[in-house]
Amino acid sequence: MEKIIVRGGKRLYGTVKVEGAKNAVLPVIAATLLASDGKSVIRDVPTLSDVYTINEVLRNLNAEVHFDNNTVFVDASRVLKEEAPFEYVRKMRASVLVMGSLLARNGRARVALPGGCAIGSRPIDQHLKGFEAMGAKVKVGNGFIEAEVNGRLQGAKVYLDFPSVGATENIMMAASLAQGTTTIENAAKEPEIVDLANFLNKMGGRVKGAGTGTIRIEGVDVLFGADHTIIPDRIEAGTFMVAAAITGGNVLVQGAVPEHLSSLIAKMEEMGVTIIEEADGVRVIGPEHLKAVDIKTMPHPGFPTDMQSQMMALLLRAEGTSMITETVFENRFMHVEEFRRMNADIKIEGRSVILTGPSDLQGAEVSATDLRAAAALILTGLVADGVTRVTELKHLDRGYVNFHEKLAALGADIERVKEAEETFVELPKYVTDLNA
Ligand SMILES: CC(=O)N[C@H]1[C@@H](OP(=O)(O)OP(=O)(O)OC[C@H]2O[C@@H](n3ccc(=O)[nH]c3=O)[C@H](O)[C@@H]2O)O[C@H](CO)[C@@H](O)[C@@H]1O
Ligand SMILES: C=C(OP(=O)(O)O)C(=O)O
Repeated sequence: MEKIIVRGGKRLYGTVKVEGAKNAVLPVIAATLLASDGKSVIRDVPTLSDVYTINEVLRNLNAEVHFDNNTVFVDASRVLKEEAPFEYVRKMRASVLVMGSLLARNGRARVALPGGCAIGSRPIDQHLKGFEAMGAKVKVGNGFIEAEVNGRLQGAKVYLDFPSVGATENIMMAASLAQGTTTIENAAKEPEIVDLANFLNKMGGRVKGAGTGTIRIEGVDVLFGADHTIIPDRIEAGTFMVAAAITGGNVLVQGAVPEHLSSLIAKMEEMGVTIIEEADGVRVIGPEHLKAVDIKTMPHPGFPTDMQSQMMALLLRAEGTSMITETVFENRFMHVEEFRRMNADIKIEGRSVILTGPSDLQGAEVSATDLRAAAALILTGLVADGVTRVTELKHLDRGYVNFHEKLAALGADIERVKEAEETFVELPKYVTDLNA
């Protein structure tokens, strides 16, 4: 088993470069299945375990996939199979994103039921409602969802009960090869939705309104492989912004797009963090004293749930009482217990967490409960007294490329080791003092 070992107390300085967005690349790779003609070339692809998983899903469906030098090449022109088995869906829920493309291409798709995960039950009823509105018959049984359509999918009006990112993407993909026009009302507005729409349009699709609550997709008869560069990862960017702020450092997060990060920037500024938009990214300068603020996670452009745990780490250092309310996922507070192990003054009240800071954070052995929690615990380790060991790194590897190396390059005292190789020596407290 591997773990990350952090010794707290170093301010971070320098420049860190953001990778392509995990949550943009997964749907874009799923969309390459729509091209019955030509190859797709997807650039700025991060080397994340999720990317390897989606590539495997595509190969298993009979597409030809190569991943080299941050570029994915997909040839999906052969006849595709129709089943995404549980071994992939279990590893990564986003495997369900192939369903819309398969259904539109093959008239049939069979995908293992994703089930729950560490952050909540995560049903996919809104995806299925969209496919049914387009004329598919959906059946759930033996751990699989099967969708089938007689002939082609038909354009339809779909109102989402919640602006689900995955449902919006799956319906956009299915609708791109449907007969007629589909309108998605109460659609998700995340930047990753816009990136997918741009890719579909490069493939010959006709998608309008992405980034607003109403998306119109005019179906076409055939889609072609296309060349596309993935947008920068706003959540990775946000995580490094917090790393700079929490350590009182000064870091340029290169590639961060301010418009994608407006809610995070607003909240960090409210806390007293200096944020400067530069030509090639966002500079973050942490203050000596952070102010407490309240946060409520919401669909975009609200505060992203994927930054909730990292922001919790930052608020642990703020002076006063803060409240974080999670409205997107029903159970995304598993990391709270781990923060408590680091001496955080924090309690859960229903869908909110109340924190009183600044906590006198202490290094401890903690376990990552999901990918953002992994990052948040490491961020906390950067300012905790003594040594923090973070385990369950498989979560981290789903969403962050070389996380510890990037932090080390900014000056963090951090390493990743195999259990048996730990050589880290604890130093006395005065050596790790932030002001030393
Ligand atoms: C690969 C990817 O892009 N993952 C992101 C995507 O996940 P994902 O696409 O799974 O998130 P959704 O927006 O679909 O889910 C948001 C909420 O809606 C609920 N829901 C969703 C679909 C559905 O059919 N029925 C239903 O009830 C979910 O249980 C959850 O409570 O958006 C989330 C919300 O911004 C992010 O945290 C994830 O990082
Ligand atoms: C929850 C996340 O991802 P996924 O939807 O892939 O589980 C995330 O990126 O924080």
